[in-house]
Amino acid sequence: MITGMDAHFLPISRVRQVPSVAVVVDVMRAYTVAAWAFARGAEKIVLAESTADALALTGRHPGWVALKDGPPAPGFDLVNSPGLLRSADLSGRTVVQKTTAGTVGALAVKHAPLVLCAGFVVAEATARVLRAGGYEEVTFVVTGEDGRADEDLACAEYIAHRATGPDTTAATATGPATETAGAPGATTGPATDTTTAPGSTADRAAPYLRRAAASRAAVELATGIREGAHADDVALCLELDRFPFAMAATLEDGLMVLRPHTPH
Ligand SMILES: O=C(O)[C@H](CS(=O)(=O)O)OP(=O)(O)O
Ligand SMILES: [Mg+2]
Repeated sequence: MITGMDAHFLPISRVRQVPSVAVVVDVMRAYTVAAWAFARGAEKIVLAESTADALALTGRHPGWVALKDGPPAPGFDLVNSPGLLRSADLSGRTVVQKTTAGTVGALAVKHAPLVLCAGFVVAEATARVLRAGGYEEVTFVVTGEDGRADEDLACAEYIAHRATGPDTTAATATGPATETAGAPGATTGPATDTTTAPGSTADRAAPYLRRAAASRAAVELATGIREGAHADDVALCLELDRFPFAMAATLEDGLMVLRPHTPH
């Protein structure tokens, strides 16, 4: 347990120094989508600087798969929707992802020694990495709406809360959950006990999830204002600890590459 963790919550626009540890939070939807991509077999995700860069990368690597937010677009194979992605077979594939907020947030801290990307679906696994590292200072990059997106702020605060509390999970994280091809929604199960008994993980998470469910992003996704969406997107973004792995991004040959990550 880290009792003295100093947590900073910053919008992307206020990231001016290189943090020692960064947790980049995008619940709706970039890092929920990224977690689903790994669950569907993706080997790695390259976080692209722009749509032009994403298309240039897939042009140079014909086997790579391009994904962006918004409506379906020429040259892009996937949209930024967990509901649409959960039935894709991405076995062994490299995904190039470009979104409005999430990928931009990770690129803003690309020189940090440790960059974790997170949403509620990997909250406990992310907190576990922070607990295991015993970090004294952690910068949470709240990506949406210049730091005001309540789904992202709530998730960041929840992960910080979990990181400084006891590890109450029974699960052993051994790597990405594998979705059964052709059976969307069937996974190896949540990483934590999410029963609603008083004091349980779900009980503690409930106020944070309620804030996220009432956020502007949730409302816009539910009412069809945001394009490239599936009716299940909000519910999928609010699934606590759906996956047992965290996600870490590192610079590889000048590219910011996201991979599943578990603490040792
Ligand atoms: O796809 C999303 O939900 C958003 C884009 S927008 O806010 O709907 O225009 O991107 P993200 O970077 O995942 O927040
Ligand atoms: Mg977002």
